[in-house]
Amino acid sequence: MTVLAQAAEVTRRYGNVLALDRVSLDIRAGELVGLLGPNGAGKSTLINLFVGLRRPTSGTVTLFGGSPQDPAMRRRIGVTPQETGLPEALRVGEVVDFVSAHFPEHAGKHELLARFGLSDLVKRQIGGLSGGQRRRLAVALAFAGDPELVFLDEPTTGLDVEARRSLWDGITSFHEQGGTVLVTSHYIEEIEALARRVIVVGHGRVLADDTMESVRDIVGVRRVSFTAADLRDWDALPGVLGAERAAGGRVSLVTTDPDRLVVELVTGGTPFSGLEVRQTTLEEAFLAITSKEAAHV
Ligand SMILES: Nc1ncnc2c1ncn2[C@@H]1O[C@H](COP(=O)(O)OP(=O)(O)OP(=O)(O)O)[C@@H](O)[C@H]1O
Repeated sequence: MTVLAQAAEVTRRYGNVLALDRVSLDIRAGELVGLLGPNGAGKSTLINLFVGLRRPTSGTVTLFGGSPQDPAMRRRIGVTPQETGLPEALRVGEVVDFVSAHFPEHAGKHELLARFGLSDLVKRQIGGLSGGQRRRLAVALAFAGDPELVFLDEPTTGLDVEARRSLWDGITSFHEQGGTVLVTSHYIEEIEALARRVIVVGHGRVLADDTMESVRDIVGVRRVSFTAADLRDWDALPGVLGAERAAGGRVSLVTTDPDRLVVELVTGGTPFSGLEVRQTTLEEAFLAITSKEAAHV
């Protein structure tokens, strides 16, 4: 399949902040890719590199095989950044015309507005839109230039459930007609509703790049913590993916099978106290997995 956008060993620093750390990934024609990660993971930085707003500190980024700084390549993409400032005095229809005028091909204005549930607002001034309506318009504008590839940075922020669904429908219909999308989110539910391929980022690194099903399995892990003076062979316990030992003998094991793990702890006769089982955050789950080799218990 044709690669539309590619990051190869990309590092991006802001002063001494390492926002991206040797990230490599391809976005292929026809994919709807979810980029999932917590605040500060590097999602927006990656989008900014792909759309040519920033350059990598090292490594290479290509767009349609060329440079993301090349206007000829940028005309083939659409973008909704995390925040947009639209002119308050312009009407919705005028903003769509204005943005469309920058591109050789246009999506039909009325079809575009209908796709994002904005048809009734075509004559409304931006200043008179609600926050959710503004956000939907900002997302619709990414599609105004009939793009091949669209980057959406947290498109549903601030939307209620119904508006979110209608936005997902708009994105999905573009994808079903052959369009390619990279969409970021903090929420696995959002990515799950949209994407089959999920890239999980944390601390500037790609922690997983897999199908939604595989990522879901990993997210099902639990953290089992307890205090034990002596625990050997922790990695032979059921489903253990990673482990940490804190001061005071507190042990935390990340496992896919907390029930069996606890049973084995008890039947194995290791003295322990202060047992706690809880859900992990997505980032914790992936960091535990990636740091398994480095774990010392
Ligand atoms: N212009 C900048 N100057 C300095 N540091 C920056 C700048 N832009 C981003 N960073 C830092 O780079 C890291 C990655 O930020 P980025 O915005 O890419 O993350 P993100 O995953 O998009 O986060 P969020 O979900 O909060 O939008 C963070 O530590 C952030 O503070």
